[in-house]
Amino acid sequence: MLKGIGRVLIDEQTLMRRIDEMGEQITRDYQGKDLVLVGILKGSVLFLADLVKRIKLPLVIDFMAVSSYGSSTHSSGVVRILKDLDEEIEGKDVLIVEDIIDTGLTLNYLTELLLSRNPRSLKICCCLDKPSRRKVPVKVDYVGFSIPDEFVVGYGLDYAEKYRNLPYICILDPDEVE
Ligand SMILES: O=P(O)(O)OC[C@H]1O[C@H](OP(=O)(O)OP(=O)(O)O)[C@H](O)[C@@H]1O
Ligand code: HPA
Repeated sequence: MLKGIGRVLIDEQTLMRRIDEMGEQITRDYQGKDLVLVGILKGSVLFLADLVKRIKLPLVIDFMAVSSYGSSTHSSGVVRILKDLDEEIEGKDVLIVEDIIDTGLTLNYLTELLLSRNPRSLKICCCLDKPSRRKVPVKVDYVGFSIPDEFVVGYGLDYAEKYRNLPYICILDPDEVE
């Protein structure tokens, strides 16, 4: 691993095994549906890329970019849309794909917004969930791993835009980074 970040929380093999299971479950659940996966940039890209390879169904991939963080580690509580969907989702079976749910502010806002566009169904799939940090309720349909209240990086997750490329999830040691 890269030196001076912290300790590994979820290694690559464990991630891939769980994503295999999630892909199988989503494949079963979305038979005969009109599936649109909505990846939330930038954090979801690694998870989404691995997940879609394991969903054995015709599907559409779209992206939204939002910003919910004022600083690198603390939520400002403000969600801004930086890039909207390219596709119409009315009548579609939409599955939001996220890297992490922390306070829930981002997904609480996004679900309200996407529901107002009248999809046939709207569900949420996240790689990591930190339930102890929740400020607003969010119903999560598919969770990779429930994790403790630690700031994590890797597998799409950043600290100051770095470490997204690590193939595993690592707890950031604040003493180790500038
Ligand atoms: O539940 P919340 O407290 O709202 O936190 C979760 C959100 O925070 C992160 O995104 P961020 O805004 O850091 O953007 P990024 O995906 O580009 O890293 C993460 O990717 C989620 O979208
Ligand atoms: O633990 C985290 N790491 C990186 N980005 C995040 N956004 C919310 N929680 C986290």
